[in-house]
Amino acid sequence: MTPQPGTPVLSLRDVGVRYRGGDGAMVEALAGVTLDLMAGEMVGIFGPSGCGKTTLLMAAGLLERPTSGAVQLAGIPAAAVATEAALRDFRRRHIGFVFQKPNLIPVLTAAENVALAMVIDGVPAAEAERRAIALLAALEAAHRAGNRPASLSGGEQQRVAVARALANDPVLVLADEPTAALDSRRGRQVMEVLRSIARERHAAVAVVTHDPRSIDLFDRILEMDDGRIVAERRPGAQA
Ligand SMILES: Nc1ncnc2c1ncn2[C@@H]1O[C@H](COP(=O)(O)OP(=O)(O)OP(=O)(O)O)[C@@H](O)[C@H]1O
Repeated sequence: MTPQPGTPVLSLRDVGVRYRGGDGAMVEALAGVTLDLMAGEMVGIFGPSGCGKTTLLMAAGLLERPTSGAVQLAGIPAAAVATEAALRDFRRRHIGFVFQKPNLIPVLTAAENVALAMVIDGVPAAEAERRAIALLAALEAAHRAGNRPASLSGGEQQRVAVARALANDPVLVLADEPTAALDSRRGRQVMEVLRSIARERHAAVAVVTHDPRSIDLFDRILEMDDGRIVAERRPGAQA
């Protein structure tokens, strides 16, 4: 599925997420968020700790069913994907996640970690490995393709995790603090790869970050507070 530039890949309508806190009281982690992420754009999500950034990504990534409101991905309402198994399949095909921790499979090499989702999707093993190594090369990690995660640095593991997130050519990429473990050069490199996915494949990319160093790469910046999007600005990134 190749989205048309400028059309919404992800739409949230008045999405709320409430959790029961440790003391039994309800926490309103997301309070009626309405948002469209367009094909080809990279959006940065900023805001203080606990304001709901991760919860927003979880709802957008169909990992958390909202308490209220509606989520639509690639024109399909998430509520229409009935079973957990169907939802898992839908996520695997359409969404790439980068979490704060790489969460690689320890017994697989870097290339195998990246290739796995492609193989599950029916890509022949040799082709999956070729694409995995090309993705790792774009992140300057191809020389580590044959190594297992335990022998990689934290930053190398994170770059493998980014390559894995991009393996299935997702229409939506959701990244939660992807550069937290990286020095500024590598952090910028990861952000540039994410942006090129938006530009070249017309994916929508949303990045939660506290890192102001790559602000110029975002098309839009959303500021969150108290479970809401409270401000939006365009830092003037050039295509
Ligand atoms: N599973 C959960 N159960 C109960 N409360 C939760 C749960 N997940 C998040 N919360 C609460 O929801 C609110 C939003 O949390 P969230 O993790 O989305 O914030 P955040 O902006 O990503 O924070 P940080 O920048 O510290 O990662 C917080 O008050 C948090 O304690």
